[in-house]
Amino acid sequence: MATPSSSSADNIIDGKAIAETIRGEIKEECAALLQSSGVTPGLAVVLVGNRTDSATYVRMKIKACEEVGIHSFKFDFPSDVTEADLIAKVAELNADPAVHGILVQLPLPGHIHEQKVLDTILPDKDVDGLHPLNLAQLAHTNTHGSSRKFDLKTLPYHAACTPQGCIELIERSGTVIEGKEAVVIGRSNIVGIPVFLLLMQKNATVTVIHSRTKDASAVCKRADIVVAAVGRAEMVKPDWIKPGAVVIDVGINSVDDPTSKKGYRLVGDVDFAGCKAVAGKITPVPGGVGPMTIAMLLRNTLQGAKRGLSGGNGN
Ligand SMILES: Nc1nc(=O)c2c([nH]1)NC[C@@H]1CN(c3ccc(C(=O)N[C@@H](CCC(=O)O)C(=O)O)cc3)C=[N+]21
Repeated sequence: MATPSSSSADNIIDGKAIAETIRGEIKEECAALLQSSGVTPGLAVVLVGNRTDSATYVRMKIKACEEVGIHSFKFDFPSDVTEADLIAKVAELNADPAVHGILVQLPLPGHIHEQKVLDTILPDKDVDGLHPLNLAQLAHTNTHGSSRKFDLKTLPYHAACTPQGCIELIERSGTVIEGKEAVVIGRSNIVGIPVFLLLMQKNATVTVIHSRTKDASAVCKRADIVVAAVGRAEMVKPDWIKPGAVVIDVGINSVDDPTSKKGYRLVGDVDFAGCKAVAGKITPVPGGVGPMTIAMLLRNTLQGAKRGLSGGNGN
């Protein structure tokens, strides 16, 4: 089957290719860092239980680290691990100078309070950007009315990976965000809210659609830029999209498909085939936002290592 991302002559944003370009940039920066300071960035990955999807994602992250020259340290725990044991591991990694980034793969088993574990990660090592202080920093940054530019590559804190990936996809596929009307569908702490904040920092006019929004389709249709992050398979239909709009699909939903070998296939939050005919540009699933999430994780880890050296913002 031809993957959507393999075609370039149309309006599909190729997240795989853009992520590859960014990984190349990071690889060069890692080599330069090693040369100039002898430091290799280190990422610790904590995996709990035996979910196959989590194991796959963790494997992809570790492989991506290897390819760019980031050390990775993997820690496996059984699904009945106690919250106290996990928190003790995080504390140990917080104190380890070879570890610049800590990632606790989500979701965690039900008996563990996820946010409590995430809150234990030192914000400077929280390369996922999921600590409340990092989200707060993103909200609190104010470069407006100053000559400073809001630059993702040199933020003095960690912004969440998937949201950063969305912004890079929009910009690197040739869309200027400033002044645009943007709509974010979904208000999660992990994606919707940080995407809203990032688009606002980039000077878009942003509206957030959620479960209580009246006439979501009409609101969405105003948007020059749509970011869908609700976790509902193919919810966004062609009549939600303004002709020419840029559509970024964050959803990863598994739907039954007896014609597929695995018995299921992955679809986004956007009706891809339908919306592709209306949109100016659109990301596929897979091959869109997913690969960018990993590229941004690498970038945050590198940036964390640089920041640790300078005691400042990594530059
Ligand atoms: N602490 C934490 N941080 C995360 O960043 C995190 C997490 N937990 N839990 C799960 C989600 C999911 N996630 C993805 C990463 C890459 C792809 C990706 O590269 N996907 C490929 C396809 C992969 C496939 O074939 O299944 C694509 O979309 O083209 C997808 C999803 C990171 N997550």
